[in-house]
Amino acid sequence: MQPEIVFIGGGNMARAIIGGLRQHGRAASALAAIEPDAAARAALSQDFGIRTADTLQALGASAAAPLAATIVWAVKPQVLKDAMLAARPLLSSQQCLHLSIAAGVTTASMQAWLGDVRMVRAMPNTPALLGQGMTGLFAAASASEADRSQAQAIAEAVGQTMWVEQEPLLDAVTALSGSGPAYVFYFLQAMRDAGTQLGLTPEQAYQLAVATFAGASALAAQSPESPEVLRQRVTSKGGTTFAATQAMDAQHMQQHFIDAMRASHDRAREMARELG
Ligand SMILES: NC(=O)C1=CN([C@@H]2O[C@H](COP(=O)(O)OP(=O)(O)OC[C@H]3O[C@@H](n4cnc5c(N)ncnc54)[C@H](O)[C@@H]3O)[C@@H](O)[C@H]2O)C=CC1
Ligand SMILES: O=C(O)[C@@H]1CCC=N1
Repeated sequence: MQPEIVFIGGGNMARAIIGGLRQHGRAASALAAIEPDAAARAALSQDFGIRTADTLQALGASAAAPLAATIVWAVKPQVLKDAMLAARPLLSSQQCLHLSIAAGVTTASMQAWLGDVRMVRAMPNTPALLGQGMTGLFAAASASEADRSQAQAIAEAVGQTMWVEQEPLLDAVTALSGSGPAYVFYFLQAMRDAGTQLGLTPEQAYQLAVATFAGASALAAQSPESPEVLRQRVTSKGGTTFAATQAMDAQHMQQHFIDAMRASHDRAREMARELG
């Protein structure tokens, strides 16, 4: 039977999405993955029961027949061009939706490599592993309404979705929610290390930091109020929180944070130029 969705690349993000689709009731026979690494292939088959192969040819791809309704490109941006150029003769254009999760690489570049295919780009993040991801989506002009629905259904299997209508905004999504989990982990590291310097064990400090992030995020998600107001509720005049935020302001931490996110955004643009 022909699979509905073929993943090209079976690494971290592909595993998260495949896991989400399986949990949402998508049959194992509806999914397949191309993955050159034998251990990663075995893990995909064992964990999700899906068909895997090391090449498109081994999965039965040929120019004569469409391979699947949707191809999900889940390889690193640096190998995307070679993978697409190699696949082009085997994938009859216009017959399937191409969904790329690669950072930076534009639909124009990918259409130069694959032909004038129907294309959607997605930018997920690693909380997708728990079904708590946030995925930004952009549809090229070539994509139909049905393609948008299909891309959204795939992304919704691992969390929330947000469409942007201008492709460059996907680089902003990448800088915010795509790379964002790493910023949270960076903060957690700093809170753990600070707590340890203040006399707690690293384990105690880390537990307090993780619980605080989870609780504050849940509060922000539920509350109609702005983060500014939520912050005021924690901050007693002349108290401890004020001492901390004043020290952060003195170091211009918000501006440093904005600069850091701009660096992520600019790197996505640079990758598009380097790899396009
Ligand atoms: N890790 C993250 O937080 C996020 C990653 N992304 C994007 O997702 C994509 C995949 O990232 P990860 O899953 O983290 O990387 P990964 O390295 O875990 O997975 C990539 C997989 O592709 C396989 N591969 C290499 N060449 C191949 C080829 N020619 N054909 C088929 N498979 C091939 C590799 O063996 C590897 O298993 C990247 O383009 C990245 O920009 C997007 C959002 C978040
Ligand atoms: O670091 C990266 O390039 C990828 C894209 C967003 C998260 N990880």
